Amino acid sequence: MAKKTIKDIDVKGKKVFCRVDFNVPLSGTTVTDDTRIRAALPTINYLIENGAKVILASHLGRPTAEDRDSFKMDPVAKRLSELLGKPVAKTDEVVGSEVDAAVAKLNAGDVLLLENVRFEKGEKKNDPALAKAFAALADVYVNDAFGSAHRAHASTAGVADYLPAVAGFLLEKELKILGASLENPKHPFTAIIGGAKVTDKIGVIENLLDKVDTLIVGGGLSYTFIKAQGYEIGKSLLDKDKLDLAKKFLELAKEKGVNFLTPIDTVIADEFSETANKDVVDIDKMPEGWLGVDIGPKTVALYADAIKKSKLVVWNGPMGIFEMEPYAKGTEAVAKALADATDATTIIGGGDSAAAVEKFHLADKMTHISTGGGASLELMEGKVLPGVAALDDAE
Ligand SMILES: Nc1ncnc2c1ncn2[C@@H]1O[C@H](COP(=O)(O)OP(=O)(O)OP(=O)(O)O)[C@@H](O)[C@H]1O
Ligand SMILES: O=C(O)[C@H](O)COP(=O)(O)O
Repeated sequence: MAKKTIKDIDVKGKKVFCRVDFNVPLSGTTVTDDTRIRAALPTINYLIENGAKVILASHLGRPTAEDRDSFKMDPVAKRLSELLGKPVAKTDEVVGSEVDAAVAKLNAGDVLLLENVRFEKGEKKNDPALAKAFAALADVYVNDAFGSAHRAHASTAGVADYLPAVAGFLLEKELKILGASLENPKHPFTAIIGGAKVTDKIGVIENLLDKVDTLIVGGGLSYTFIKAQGYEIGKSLLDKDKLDLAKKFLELAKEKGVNFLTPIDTVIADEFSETANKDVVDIDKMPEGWLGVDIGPKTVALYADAIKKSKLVVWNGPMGIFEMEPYAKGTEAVAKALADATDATTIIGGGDSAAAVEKFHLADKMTHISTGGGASLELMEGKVLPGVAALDDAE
């Protein structure tokens, strides 16, 4: 990576504003998956051991003006303190006099976590006033938030304009591993895109058509592609506005000789619930009023066969509503197929796919599990991540 890292600077006695991605799942006030917090520990411990005054900043979820309480960073501060084995101070503000006072109190090796940066309107707008306010807190900026590096926000990009700006160990490691696999991908290269965010991921699919040999879609977003092929999809997730685009991509795939695989059968349920009536049908036989909740067994076999023939597999997004046990089989089968593909490089692109792989105890069978969902997809598309671009170039 042609960017400076924390190894290139002296942090002793310095106030370091370190952006991390602590956007972790919560159940009430408990962190249910601390992978992202643990992934940032090498950088945080390095800063502590080298005598920095550590100011950590992150977003958590997508808070609204009406709902902030469920997005406060307190549960994260508690878990971080347990993992570090030392106190972590936490402010209720993102910037302002309370934060200034807390920073003034820091001694070398102390750690402070700011409140959710998305509580400030300027964060997502990359408002220079907020970026300057962050910069005023510190002497150095460290970005270790790989999972948010595709966002050009005040704490991920803007602040870098006003301070020496370097990468943390996690950001460096993710770029190195993903970069090495994706810049000159091994072939056959298979990408598996699932999950629910049709709008976020449809653009990714277009860009991937130029890179992959096989493109597999599953999960909620696959029903838009199934509908685009002329089949009825009942109450399944559908992004109507994207139907024409989905049709175009299916055509484009043919032109480019990409093997574009969509489900050929599906598990259906009569309502969005774990206890609903369920059935398995071929894709041309979806009854009205039911919704697709998982890929079916024939689809599993088709996808597993494609995975088996691949040398590089990148997976982002579950194949069904895997949080509900009756609809987790397709996601588990795809995770197993990746685990069995021992000749292939297997990369899990963050978010729910990473949680799924953990849940099925297959994490150690994967080549790399990225802490970034959207960020790893954008990297895979060949995009420059704003959070990386903003950092100082290595000499
Ligand atoms: N058939 C389906 N219908 C509705 N929701 C689905 C279906 N299949 C999967 N999902 C849901 O999709 C969600 C995950 O989607 P999402 O696009 O956020 O994936 P992700 O892996 O977390 O990606 P990212 O890290 O980029 O956010 C899960 O909560 C899952 O229940
Ligand atoms: O979970 C993620 O992908 C990152 O933390 C970014 O979150 P966002 O999609 O809300 O910007």
